[in-house]
Amino acid sequence: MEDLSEVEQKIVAMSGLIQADQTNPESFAERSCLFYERELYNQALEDAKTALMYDPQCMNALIAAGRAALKMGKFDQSYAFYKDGLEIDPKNNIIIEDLKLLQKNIVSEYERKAESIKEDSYNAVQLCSQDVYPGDNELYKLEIEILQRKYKIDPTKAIAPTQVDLKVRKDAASFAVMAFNFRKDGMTQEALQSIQVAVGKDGGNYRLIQMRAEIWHDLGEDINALRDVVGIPKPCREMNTWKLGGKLLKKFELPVMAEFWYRKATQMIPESEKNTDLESAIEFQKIRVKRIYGPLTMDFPVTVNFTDYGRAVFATDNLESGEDAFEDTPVVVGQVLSTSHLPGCDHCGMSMISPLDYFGTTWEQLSAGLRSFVNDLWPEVEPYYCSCKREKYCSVTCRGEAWDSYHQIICPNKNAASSEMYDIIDNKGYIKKEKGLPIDAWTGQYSPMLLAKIWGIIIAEAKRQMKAANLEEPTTEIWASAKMPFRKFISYGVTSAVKRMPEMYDIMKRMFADCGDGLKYDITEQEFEARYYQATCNLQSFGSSYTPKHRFMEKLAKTEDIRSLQLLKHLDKKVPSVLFAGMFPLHACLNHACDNNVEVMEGYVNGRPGVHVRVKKDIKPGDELFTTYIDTTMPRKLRRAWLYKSFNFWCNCKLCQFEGDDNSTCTNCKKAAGEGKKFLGCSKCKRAWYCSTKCQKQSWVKGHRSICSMMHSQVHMQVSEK
Ligand SMILES: C[S@@+](CC[C@H](N)C(=O)[O-])C[C@H]1O[C@@H](n2cnc3c(N)ncnc32)[C@H](O)[C@@H]1O
Repeated sequence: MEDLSEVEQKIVAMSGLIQADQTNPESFAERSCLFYERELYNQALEDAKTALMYDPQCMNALIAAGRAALKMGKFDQSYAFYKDGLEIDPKNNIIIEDLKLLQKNIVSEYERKAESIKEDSYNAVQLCSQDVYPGDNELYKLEIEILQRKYKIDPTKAIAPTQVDLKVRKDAASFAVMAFNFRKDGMTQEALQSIQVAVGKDGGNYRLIQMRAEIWHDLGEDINALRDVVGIPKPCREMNTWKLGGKLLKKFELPVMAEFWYRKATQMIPESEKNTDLESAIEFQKIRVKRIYGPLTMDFPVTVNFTDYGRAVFATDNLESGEDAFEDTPVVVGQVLSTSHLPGCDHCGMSMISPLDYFGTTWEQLSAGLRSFVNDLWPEVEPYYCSCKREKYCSVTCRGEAWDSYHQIICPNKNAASSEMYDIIDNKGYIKKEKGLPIDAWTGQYSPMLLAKIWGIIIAEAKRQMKAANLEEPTTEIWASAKMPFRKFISYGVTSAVKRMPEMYDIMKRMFADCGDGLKYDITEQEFEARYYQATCNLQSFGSSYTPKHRFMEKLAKTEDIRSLQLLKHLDKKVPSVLFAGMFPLHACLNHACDNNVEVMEGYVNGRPGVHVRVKKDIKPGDELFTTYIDTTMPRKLRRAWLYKSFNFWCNCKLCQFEGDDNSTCTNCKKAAGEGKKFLGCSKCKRAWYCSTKCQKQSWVKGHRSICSMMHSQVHMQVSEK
């Protein structure tokens, strides 16, 4: 012991205590502080997390975890711990001071990055693929039939080329020039007459047909225009032919053909204009978004459209503050690591908290009579386990659904590598080593289970279709169809997840290398990155709004047992939140604004936990719905830094435009106050500073008035990259 410093001696002593009692949260919290003092932040965080596993409300552990995570640059995690602490004790001065330090750290990182990063590094349209969707071939044939029957246009028959002598061709061309000039001067009828003469002379000249189609279109004679463009044989169609065809087919509500035509138009854009001529690519996405999201929005007063920021949700009706704009169910869920010690259904996310989870340390203090009274009224929460014992469900139905949808692929009974992933989840993201430091194998706040489930769902579905079709292996079409549910989610990230989490990548790769029935699935680095960022960009945390405690209270209200009075004083504790993260297809189309007009609430959808998107401020038809991805109570600089760090965009919403960063710059004209000087701030919100009354008035009229007294939103957790 002599060679050890005082702190090290204390660590050894505390480790002895922990050895004797491995479930005491305070000992872990104390050792975490000692590790912190010794600058061993990884171990400090590990101990604090272990303490929280035994007592999620242990204040010392929450602070220790927040501090260690901050030192390790894990700002989101650090913030999440401090926030949990503030929920327990909103006036805790240590946390308040630590949060200021956290803000400073984030802002300084942001300032460093902001210098080198262009504001427009993200291009929505280039992120969205134009792949053919499974089943589109059949739909395409159907649309051809509609064209033939309803509009008497046969796209399978092209206009034959004609052989005319040079003189006639020249003659036709001079009429075409006349048509061109008439059209330019807005004399469309005259243009039509001239081009008709031209086509009459040289009927197989596709340039003339193209021109006539455009003139028909100018005149609103769209069926004639379409007949002309589809009559031009495919190899002779120019970029403008494809564009016009796409536009007309969209109008006639033949989306699969319209996509086909816009895809061709996009492919013909010269390389040098690919980044600037985005019209066809945008039109393509608008059509695709309409056909994919149409069915999802059918029952709600909203629609999805494609904008500069990708998909976005718009109101189709007046929406009043307080009402639900829409609700959504997840396509995949995974329990958030920080609450993984609490029981929730691994399939649907239902809370299964027991009396012990709710009452915590008070449980032992209740008399045996009271405990049995509670037990009698508490709803049945005994989980249904898979035989692997690593997944638990709220019902036999959920167990069956989970098996069919993904667990058959990743059940540790059949998949050895899968056990390693479950161990990492149990250890809150770490691989424990017998000797040496634990490895931080998973750097997301959400569970790696989410990624595993995505692949599990895809592979189980591909297998199902393969067997139904009596095939030895899935076809490309089958794979595409199995991947369909996940194509709705954007994926964008700039740092390498594989490099940050090589161990996790290796485990996932091994998990799916052999999926049974001779099926192999190679998770390439590229696919790992894509799926990781798909989850990161789109996840939403949610939980049961109606828990066993709520059901217990309902029963309690009906009983006349005298013991209910004795219990009362123990019933005002907050219900522990069993948090899940989920990918919700319609909700994932909501863009962010710090002056958001909707908020995401926990709620039941079809009897299972889901999300309700609630209107915060009145919304008019045609307005975009914006949620918030972050706490909007944070100052501007911090919000923007946070959004860039986690979601790769610089926010430019009204709040960001009409709030300033500090008193050294005029929020309106951006003039600097100069050495040692400060500008006066808005007396109401204290978030904007002006060099003059004139600037203050200007800013008020331009937009400050709409955000000055705004109610801020607090999201309880943003699942993002650390
Ligand atoms: C959950 S998605 C929202 C829907 C998305 N527009 C799409 O097409 O799928 C989150 C992503 O949308 C983009 N986004 C959301 N709000 C934005 C904003 N205010 N400015 C720029 N991009 C934004 C970012 O790329 C972000 O990672």
